[in-house]
Formats: sequence, C-alpha cells, structure tokens
Amino acid sequence: MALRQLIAGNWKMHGLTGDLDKVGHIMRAADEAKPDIGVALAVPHTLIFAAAELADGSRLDIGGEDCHQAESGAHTGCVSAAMVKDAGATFTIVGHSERRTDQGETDVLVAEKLSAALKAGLSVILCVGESEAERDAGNAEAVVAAQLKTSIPEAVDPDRLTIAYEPVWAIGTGRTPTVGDVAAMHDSIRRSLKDRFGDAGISMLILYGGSVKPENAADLLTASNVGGALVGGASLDPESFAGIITAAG
Ligand SMILES: O=C(CO)COP(=O)(O)O
Repeated sequence: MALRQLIAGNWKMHGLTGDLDKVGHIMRAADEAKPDIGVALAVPHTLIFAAAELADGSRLDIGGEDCHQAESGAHTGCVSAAMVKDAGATFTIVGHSERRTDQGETDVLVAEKLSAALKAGLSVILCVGESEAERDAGNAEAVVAAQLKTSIPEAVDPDRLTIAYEPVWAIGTGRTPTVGDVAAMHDSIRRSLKDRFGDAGISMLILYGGSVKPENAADLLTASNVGGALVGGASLDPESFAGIITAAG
C-alpha cells in the first residue's frame, strides 16, 4: 500500500541499549497507526542492530542517521551504507543540517552519500532547509530548490527517496514556521520534484521537520503537500511520538 504519510523519528546522538524499551513502545504505536501511515525511527549506528531485531515483524522501520559516501576503505571511524543495511536498517537519513553545519557536508557530498545509500539497497530521507538569515532575506525557496538540485544525484530511484524540509532555525528551538509558510515551501518543493521526476515527483513524500510536537502535529500535517514529519526531540519520548503518530492521516 502506498503510504499517505510517514512519521519518522531521529534520535540524533541520543540512546543507549538501556533505551531500547522506548523502541518497543514506539513499535506498538506503529502497529496501531492507521494502515496507510508509515512509522520509522533513525537511531545511532550503535543501536541499529538491536533496534532492528526488536522491531522485526512490526510496522516500525529502523534506519541510520548518516552513511559514508564510499563503499568501503581506509576511513577510520566511518560507517558505509552497506554496513548500515547489514546492521538491519531499511533506510538512512542524509544531508541533515546538523551534519551540514558540524561536519561541513556540502550538497555535492550529500549527493554522493545518497547514491551510496541507494546502491546499498537502502531508502533515503534527504534533508533540506534554509537558515534564519536566508529566510529573512526572502531566499528560503531558492535556497531549498538549489539544495534539492545538487543534493539529488543524476541517477536516482525516486521511489526510494523521501524529502524532509527542515528549516534550520526551527530545529530544537520550539519555533515553527506558520502553516501557510510550510505549505508554500512544500508546494515549491513539489514543483521542483515534478519538474525533475514527472509522475514519480508527484507521489514522493515531503516531510516537515523542526519542533514537531503532539500539540502542533495535526496543524502541520494537514498543510498542503506535507507527507509526514521528521521528529527529533519528541521522538525520544515514546508518549509524545505516539501522539504525533496518532495525529497523522
Ligand atoms: O532535526 C530534526 C529532525 O531531524 C528536528 O528536531 P526537533 O524535532 O528536535 O526540532
């Protein structure tokens, strides 16, 4: 069944094996979600194997938060897409703004990572989003369109690609764009995807991310072209994450 919306959590650099009971809780919420609502959770690499084993047979998909662009090699401390898949992930996030900022990842590098992930058989959530200065300057849509153009490689399977629009200034701040601003940006992203992929660009899910909570989820999730949410802080609290899952659809 084609998903109507996807609610994905991103644990970032949070979570030890002692937190796996939270995965169990989220798994039960996923199994109770409406049939066309997907639920996914990206966890630190160290937890993928255990979380995927736990979620096996449930409707919760476990993913990674990043992968290296190379298939293998002398890259101490890095993790390839094949390793992420081998550990039990079905997808990975690439291009999160925290990696773009903290690790200096460029659109070109993000495109290489996206290719590597698809080649390894993973689905991908590609993150894009403008800074506050870029929005204030009136450049938000142009910035995001440029990120999409370069971060999505030439050869790509659009059926395994999900876009997450995450305005950098809304991440972890408790601030969100207005529903109107979210709709305008998602409509703009849809136009870019349609231009590039035709019909496949029409069905691609576009998630909103940035301070999504149970209290604002219903409003954000009903905005035009919003195909779900990418949730940071609230995904660490299974009750809150379950509230967002319930608000979907
Ligand atoms: O970065 C995010 C998800 O990838 C959003 O984080 P918050 O939900 O904590 O704002």
